[in-house]
Amino acid sequence: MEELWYSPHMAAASRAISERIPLVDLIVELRDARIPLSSELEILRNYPTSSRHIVVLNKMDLADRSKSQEWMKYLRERNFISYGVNSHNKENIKKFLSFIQTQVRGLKRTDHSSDTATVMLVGIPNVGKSAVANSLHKIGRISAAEKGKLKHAIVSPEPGETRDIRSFKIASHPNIYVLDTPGILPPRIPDVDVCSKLILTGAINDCLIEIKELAQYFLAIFNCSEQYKNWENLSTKDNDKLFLDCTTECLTSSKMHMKQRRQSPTDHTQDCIVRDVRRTLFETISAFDGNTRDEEEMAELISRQFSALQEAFQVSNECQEEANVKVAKKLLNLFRTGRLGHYTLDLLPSNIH
Ligand SMILES: Nc1nc2c(ncn2[C@@H]2O[C@H](COP(=O)(O)OP(=O)(O)OP(=O)(O)O)[C@@H](O)[C@H]2O)c(=O)[nH]1
Repeated sequence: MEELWYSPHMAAASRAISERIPLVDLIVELRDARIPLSSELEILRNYPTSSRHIVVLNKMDLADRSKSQEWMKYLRERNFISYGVNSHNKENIKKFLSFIQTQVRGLKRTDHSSDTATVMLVGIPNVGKSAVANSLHKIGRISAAEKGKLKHAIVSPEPGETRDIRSFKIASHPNIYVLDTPGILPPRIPDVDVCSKLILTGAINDCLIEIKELAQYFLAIFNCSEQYKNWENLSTKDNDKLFLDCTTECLTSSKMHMKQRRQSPTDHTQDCIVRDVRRTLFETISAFDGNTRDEEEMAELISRQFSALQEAFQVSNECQEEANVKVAKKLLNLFRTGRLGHYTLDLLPSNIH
């Protein structure tokens, strides 16, 4: 694919970030833990490894835990300082903040230039730079017991939300400021597979391709993974029992919900739908006796899954094309929020044949 995402704004941001790279104390390159290689920042690819450059895998909660460990090991073996984080987890961020402080103190021991350090967060769109900046700022201010208004970077599931470089204070003694920057991508991504992964994980806006194709791409990955085996307990031949179980669970949950006023009224219906979707995926794969390595047979399985998922998502039957789009959107939403399991989509280079 070419240039569809590369706006003049992204070009300007790329230049501004490149100009600042030599000026900041620490460069924290955020990557998506689900795609540790495909989310590499191109402008840093040929940058010599140094103690000023840290590769951070964010969204660890969405990735396969053991594969993330392998990726971190792989990066360390290539002399990168690497770190894994889930920016929504306070404890994770606390540890990450003290890790940054240690790195900064290490740098300041050799370079006595000033008592203030600047850490620049860089990365492709939607990897969580603003979420990390906000969390570090919040935790840093609390532990320093500093007064004053908290600043807030806009966090959004849509890529390209951050438009300017902004600074957030995250620590005192020494003072550390973190720079949140706009997400950047190269103008061309020749590898179609990399491009598909970037769209699937949300770095590139999915309106640039057919949403149904993207969901099919996800299903192909899912069908080759072992994830469905975790949902065996959801399957039962006695569908009435399952229906009753689910309905009872929904009713019980609804009663509990009455007591929990802060919870969204749709949460429990959502839980039942997620459960139905998992069961449907388990049953469609289990009932499939074809070969998932054969393209046509895989396409046949995916087509069956689309029909079965329409029911699981409770999508009405009016227009088939519209129904497919709705199913695709709902399925991708579940994948992106981690409710269909944990995936690391990039293979370690040693596993690529
Ligand atoms: N599950 C999970 N979601 C995360 C994590 N960090 C960020 N997100 C979500 O990812 C989406 C993108 O986060 P942002 O902080 O806006 O990403 P960004 O890199 O600043 O995005 P751009 O402005 O496009 O450069 C939001 O929906 C966040 O809530 C994480 O560690 N785990």
